[in-house]
Amino acid sequence: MKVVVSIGGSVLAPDLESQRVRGHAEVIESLANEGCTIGAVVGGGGVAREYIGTARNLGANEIELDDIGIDVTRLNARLLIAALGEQAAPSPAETYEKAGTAMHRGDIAVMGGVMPGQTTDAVSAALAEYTNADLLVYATSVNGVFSDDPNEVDDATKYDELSAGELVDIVADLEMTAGSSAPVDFVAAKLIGRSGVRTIVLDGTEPERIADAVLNGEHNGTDIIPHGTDDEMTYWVQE
Ligand SMILES: Nc1ncnc2c1ncn2[C@@H]1O[C@H](COP(=O)(O)OP(=O)(O)O)[C@@H](O)[C@H]1O
Ligand SMILES: O=c1ccn([C@@H]2O[C@H](COP(=O)(O)OP(=O)(O)O)[C@@H](O)[C@H]2O)c(=O)[nH]1
Repeated sequence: MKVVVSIGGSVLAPDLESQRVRGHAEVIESLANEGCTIGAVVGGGGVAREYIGTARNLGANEIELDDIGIDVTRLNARLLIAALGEQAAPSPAETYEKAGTAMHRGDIAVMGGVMPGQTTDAVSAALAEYTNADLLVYATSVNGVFSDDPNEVDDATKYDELSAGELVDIVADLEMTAGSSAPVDFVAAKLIGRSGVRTIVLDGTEPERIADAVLNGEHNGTDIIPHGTDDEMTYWVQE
């Protein structure tokens, strides 16, 4: 099975704690040892946001800030590569082609960001589409996609299942400035709808949950049904 795992910076590197990175590397290795071909995409986390905040105060524009964010995602990718050792391609892939080639020869490919105007959520969805992945897993800091930001709105409700179109509607109004937060960004939601890749958004703060979802199909997050219709949504609401 070919799997792209998107590890949010908030999950992998809210700080620079090595044990947390090691835990994620161990889970990715365990998936590879079970026969999965893996592409891992790593976000920027708190460190990226600190750099972006400082550079914004210094007058950098949003594209310049995105480029700073990309640099930090690639640094975080290097941390994951360090923890993975020889099973990983030795440097973060800067193109989908390089990541796909690494996966094709059996290495674990690790990517950070690739271009301004998006986040690593979109990189993950594009890598999944490029490699015809069977599964795309977003490991983020909340337990799926909610009706509103659960860290801001107390009665936000979690969706067990969403169509890709419904996901697009939910994330369309979220901010797209450098360093902003979204469970899955807008570009990613559109790409998921286009590619039809099976997608799960889950809480990855305990990395074993990623393995459970991939190997056993067990998770408490949100399933994104790529070609789902509004009828499916109605069905979910009525249940
Ligand atoms: N509708 C929503 N559902 C879930 N999370 C949301 C929603 N809207 C905003 N968020 C916020 O998005 C955050 C995840 O984004 P981010 O911090 O960028 O994560 P990651 O590092 O995993 O990419 C959550 O912690 C939550 O506060
Ligand atoms: O392809 C990319 C990936 C990342 N970023 C920038 O880098 C920041 C950090 O990346 P991401 O949001 O994926 O990190 P996370 O939310 O997972 O911490 C983003 O907010 C963007 O500003 C970008 O411009 N293009």
